[in-house]
Amino acid sequence: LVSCAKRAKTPNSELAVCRVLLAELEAHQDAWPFLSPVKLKSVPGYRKVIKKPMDFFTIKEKLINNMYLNQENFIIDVNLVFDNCQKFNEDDSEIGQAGHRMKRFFDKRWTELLRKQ
Ligand SMILES: Cn1cc(C(=O)NCCN2CCCC2)ccc1=O
Repeated sequence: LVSCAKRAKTPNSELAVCRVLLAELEAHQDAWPFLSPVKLKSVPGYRKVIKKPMDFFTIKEKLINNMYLNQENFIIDVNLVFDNCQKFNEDDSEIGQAGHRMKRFFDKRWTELLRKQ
């Protein structure tokens, strides 16, 4: 039998990995600062300092509404969550520490999941 050519990766299989990864991020014990948009009215300075707010709930909505064409756009938004956190919070603050731990977890998991493909 002729070996079948490797099938092109369809975008939705790429996005399946994103859904798995997002579910793991949301379930992480340090996810609490990132589960929903920062309340701009109750966090002084946030609106001025952080030009592009992002959070896990917004990312989930974008996944559901097919607003990510590929993994790259998804990874850019996840990294935006962590970059915003590092910009606004001291490293030794509760939220700053949670952000560092979540970023380390994310970097490890998407390397594992993407290297497998
Ligand atoms: C990512 N980030 C989050 C906040 C924040 O206050 N999040 C709300 C946390 N809530 C407290 C009880 C439930 C969740 C502030 C600055 C910041 O950079």
